Amino acid sequence: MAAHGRAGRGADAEGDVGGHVGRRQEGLTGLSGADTICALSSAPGPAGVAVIRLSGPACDAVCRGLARDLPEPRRAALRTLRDRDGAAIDRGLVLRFPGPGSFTGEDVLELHVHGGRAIVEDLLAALGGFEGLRMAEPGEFTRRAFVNGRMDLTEAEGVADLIAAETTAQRRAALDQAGGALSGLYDGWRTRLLRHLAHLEAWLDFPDEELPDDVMAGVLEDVAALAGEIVAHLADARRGERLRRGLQVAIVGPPNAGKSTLLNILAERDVAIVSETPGTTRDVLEVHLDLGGWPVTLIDTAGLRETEDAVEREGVRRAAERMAAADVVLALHPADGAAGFSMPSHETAAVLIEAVSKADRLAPDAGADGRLRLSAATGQGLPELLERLTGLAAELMASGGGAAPTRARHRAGLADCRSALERAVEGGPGRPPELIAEDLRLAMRALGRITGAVDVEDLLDVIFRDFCIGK
Ligand SMILES: Nc1nc2c(ncn2[C@@H]2O[C@H](COP(=O)(O)OP(=O)(O)OP(=O)(O)O)[C@@H](O)[C@H]2O)c(=O)[nH]1
Ligand SMILES: [K+]
Ligand SMILES: [Mg+2]
Repeated sequence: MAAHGRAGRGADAEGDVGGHVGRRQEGLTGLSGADTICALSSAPGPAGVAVIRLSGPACDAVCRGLARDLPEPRRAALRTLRDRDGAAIDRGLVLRFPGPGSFTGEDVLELHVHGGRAIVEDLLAALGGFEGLRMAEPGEFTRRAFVNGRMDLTEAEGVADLIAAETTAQRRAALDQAGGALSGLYDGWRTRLLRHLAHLEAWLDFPDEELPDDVMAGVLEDVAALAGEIVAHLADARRGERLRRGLQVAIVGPPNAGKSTLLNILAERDVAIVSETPGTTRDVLEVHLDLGGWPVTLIDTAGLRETEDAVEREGVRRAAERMAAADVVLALHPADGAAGFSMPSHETAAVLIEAVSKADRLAPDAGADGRLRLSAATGQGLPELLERLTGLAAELMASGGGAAPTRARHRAGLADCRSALERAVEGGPGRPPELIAEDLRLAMRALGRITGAVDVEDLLDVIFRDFCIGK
């Protein structure tokens, strides 16, 4: 079937919306084919083990050349790997995964060797001597898996997220997405639309027959229901995206409020410069925390004040920018600071936590106006703060059940689909069926762009660029 946009109408051309596995997306990239790619797929050593991975038609020739043998598929075989002159490079495990039942859909070869730098370097040098072999681009293994129909785009993105996952909640969501949670949902919706479209097309092929009103009404009823499901799914979108990038918590306040000190304490390391000079922090600093499995990014910012210093002013501008984009704003009011610092008003949907910092300087009988009392000096209030943040993280990132979209491009595709469905329904059953069919086709196309079933060549570079080399 064609992977590209198609001009002709007819449900059949959309074909095969169900399983994408095993479907080759012909002519999509020109990447698949002649070249065999190789890369160090484990992190650079020294390490106990390094894995070098190859994909492409030259795998068997390389295996014979290096190991002087072609071991049984999918069985680890211990072999001495030799360079062209027969000198041993290392002993290691050789694993063959013949295509198409491999990760990429092509012949794949894995070499598990000792993770020493010289071993990896000499092995890659030896690989360079084989015909048709070259180093892989970032994400090229996964891109080939997509092009060869082994996974769809959302699953490929799930693989990237899995590698990037820093916390348990991120890992779980990524594993679900890599396992097809989103593609199952979107393919299901596409199939549902395809069925309606096929129905309409069948009538359109016989222009002499009238399409009974109740048939069209039934179609439109389900299309409206689907639009509702997409609205509900979109309502969850921010959670998925938030979970991917971590809850953004901006620490703000006047100079010397103790923002950087608090960041260092929560990070348990010396990330930011602390001093008694007001205006110390100018750049935005970030640390990643794992709070009960939830990813939280703490952001230290420049103290908010009017200033003549151009560099500090830029720092204040950046602080305001991050504050506006944050999920949570932690505003520090220092106990020893000028009374009456008030948060600059800004447009943000962020949750605001107001706290008195340097609470150890507070007179024993002083009130805190219901604000959280924090002291980096005594540790007062820190457990409560962490508990608040963990609770907010769970509240703002836990999915309301089922998989949530994790990228802006998912959201955009879903919004396009939804508009097309709403257009289809709007005119009622009396509208010409050709026009309704066209709206359904556009809706399917919008879903297809998310999963990569149609018309996505322009997206691929952007999506796979974010992968590391060797994946
Ligand atoms: N007593 C007391 N002093 C603190 C506390 N936290 C920070 N300080 C002191 O307050 C001063 C300013 O701390 P910083 O962490 O640099 O404050 P900041 O808000 O990052 O300041 P700028 O980056 O200049 O805006 C330093 O001398 C800290 O040692 C605290 O909880 N109690
Ligand atoms: K300071
Ligand atoms: Mg600071």
